[in-house]
Amino acid sequence: MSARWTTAVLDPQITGGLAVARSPEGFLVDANGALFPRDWLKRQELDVLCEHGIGHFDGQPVFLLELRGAGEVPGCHWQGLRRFMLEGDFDTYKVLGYAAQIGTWAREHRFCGSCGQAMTQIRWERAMYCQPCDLRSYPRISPSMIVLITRGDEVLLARSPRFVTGVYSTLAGFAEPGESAEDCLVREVREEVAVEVRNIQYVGSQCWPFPHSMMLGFHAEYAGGEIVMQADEIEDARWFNVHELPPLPAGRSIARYLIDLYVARRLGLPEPVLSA
Ligand SMILES: NC(=O)C1=CN([C@@H]2O[C@H](COP(=O)(O)OP(=O)(O)OC[C@H]3O[C@@H](n4cnc5c(N)ncnc54)[C@H](O)[C@@H]3O)[C@@H](O)[C@H]2O)C=CC1
Ligand SMILES: [Mg+2]
Ligand SMILES: [Zn+2]
Repeated sequence: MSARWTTAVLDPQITGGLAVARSPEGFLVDANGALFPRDWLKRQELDVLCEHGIGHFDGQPVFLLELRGAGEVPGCHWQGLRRFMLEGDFDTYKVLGYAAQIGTWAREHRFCGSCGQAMTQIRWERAMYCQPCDLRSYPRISPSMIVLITRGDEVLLARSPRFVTGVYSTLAGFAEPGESAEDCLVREVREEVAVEVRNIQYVGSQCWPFPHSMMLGFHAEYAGGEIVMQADEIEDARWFNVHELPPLPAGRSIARYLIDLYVARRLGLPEPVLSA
């Protein structure tokens, strides 16, 4: 959470405040950014699927208009969340990251997963409700482990075929039912590079709204094994000396933080701060 932004469940019946509009093409933006006066935004001809009150920005209530499609609004364009993460100011990114997660959940929970009937929005908590089943569906959060494996002055970094050309990162993967965070980490490391780790140290966490991950970040020491790369998932994996690192992930990612933190500790430099 940032100092300017706090989440809250707000009743869409109240008037005024600010609003963001989200479509499958991203968020609506103009020269002033992605937060609009809500009354103005609601006068535009947007194809609104649902509306959720999501929190307060600088004390003002903020609402999300989740849209069926991206329409034309004069003087505005649509911009994806990733670009806000890479380039935008962090406070705005936090608002939009939260809005994106609520929007994804609202879009995907319009009908009851048990009986298939339409669900209704609860006003006092962030949940969709099916009355016949007495079932509540809350926003989905997917815990994911992310780990920097270290061996003295060396760190193990890998490339997925999805990465930007040249970039190497830490290993990551989603928790499965039945696993502890440590179980998941050990399994993912075995699956992706076939090495063993020891001395697993929790470092910190980060919300990663692409689309709903909760990243739990660790450092772990190499304990044995030769690198064997997982087909399809890992395009290349190797040890890099902390003095000769390849292009690394985006500055705000926890992947980057895990690397920068280890390098700083190894070289006796000031420790970086995690954007969270
Ligand atoms: N913030 C950061 O610094 C970083 C974040 N990440 C995020 O970590 C997450 C996991 O990383 P990956 O290596 O892609 O995961 P992964 O190694 O588990 O592989 C992805 C596969 O997991 C399965 N999957 C997809 N969604 C799932 C879910 N909700 N629960 C369980 N399994 C699921 C699918 O088969 C998918 O192909 C992703 O959301 C990724 O964006 C990854 C690296 C850096
Ligand atoms: Mg992975
Ligand atoms: Zn139901």
